Amino acid sequence: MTVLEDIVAGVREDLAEREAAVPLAALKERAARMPGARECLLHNDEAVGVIAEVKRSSPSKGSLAPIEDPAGLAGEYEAGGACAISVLTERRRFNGSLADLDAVRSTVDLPVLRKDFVVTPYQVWEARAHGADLVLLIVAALEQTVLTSLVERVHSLGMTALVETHDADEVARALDAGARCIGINNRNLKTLEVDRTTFARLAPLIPNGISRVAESGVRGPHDVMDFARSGADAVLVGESLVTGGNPRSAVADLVAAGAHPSLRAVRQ
Ligand SMILES: O=C(O)c1ccccc1NCC(=O)[C@H](O)[C@H](O)COP(=O)(O)O
Repeated sequence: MTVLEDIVAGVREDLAEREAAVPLAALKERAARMPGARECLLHNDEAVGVIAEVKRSSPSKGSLAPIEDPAGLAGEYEAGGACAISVLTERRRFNGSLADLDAVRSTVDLPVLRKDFVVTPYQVWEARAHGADLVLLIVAALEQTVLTSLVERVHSLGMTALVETHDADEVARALDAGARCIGINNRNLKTLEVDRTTFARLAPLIPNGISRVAESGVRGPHDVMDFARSGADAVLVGESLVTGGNPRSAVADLVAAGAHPSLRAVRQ
């Protein structure tokens, strides 16, 4: 079993418990009471956006940071100029929860991404019911018909699907599924190795008009500039922000790199 398959098996077990406790009808009622999802246009001619992640632990690194106050951390990210907040809600390997999503949603005014291993429509309704504006869908974890129907479900609820890929075939599948926003994960979810050249190799396969997000392995401003030169509209950053000591200034440094004047010629 690969790491990804193992994570998804655990997610399905946890999901069965939540489905028993909270029927879909109740989730739909909660979603109907939520303010509508914020529009999330990641493309900006002027600058590369920084999606800052609330990430306590990971399969590749184990425990990263205790993050006792996820809302406070998200507030620091917002003050630093992040364009969106990513909240890992998976429990077993990332130590996240829907309560983290609630806390962040009630604090920041930015779009919020539910970052999890979404394999059923129930989880998409959960994301909306807990205030998410974006939902991660990982191509490698989904059959094509399921991927397509989940992308449609996310968009029909007014949210944006961030469809994650790691090779050329997955980019083609994301496009076929109707993705408007495609993530290229530099981390191989089978081996957990990070290869920062992945983004530059795959980004040209994504047509203009569809947002390109470079995921994983951003260590600092130089990586943001490298991904920007390869066509990134946004970068998704977790580990270096939660382990660095000053999340607000770390985000601000990445945002400044993404807005560097030397990148304008590349972006327009
Ligand atoms: O981070 C992991 O080890 C991991 C392992 C298996 C599946 C997903 C994983 N991470 C999710 C992510 O995509 C990252 O949290 C995100 O891209 C930020 O990456 P980083 O800045 O390298 O923490």
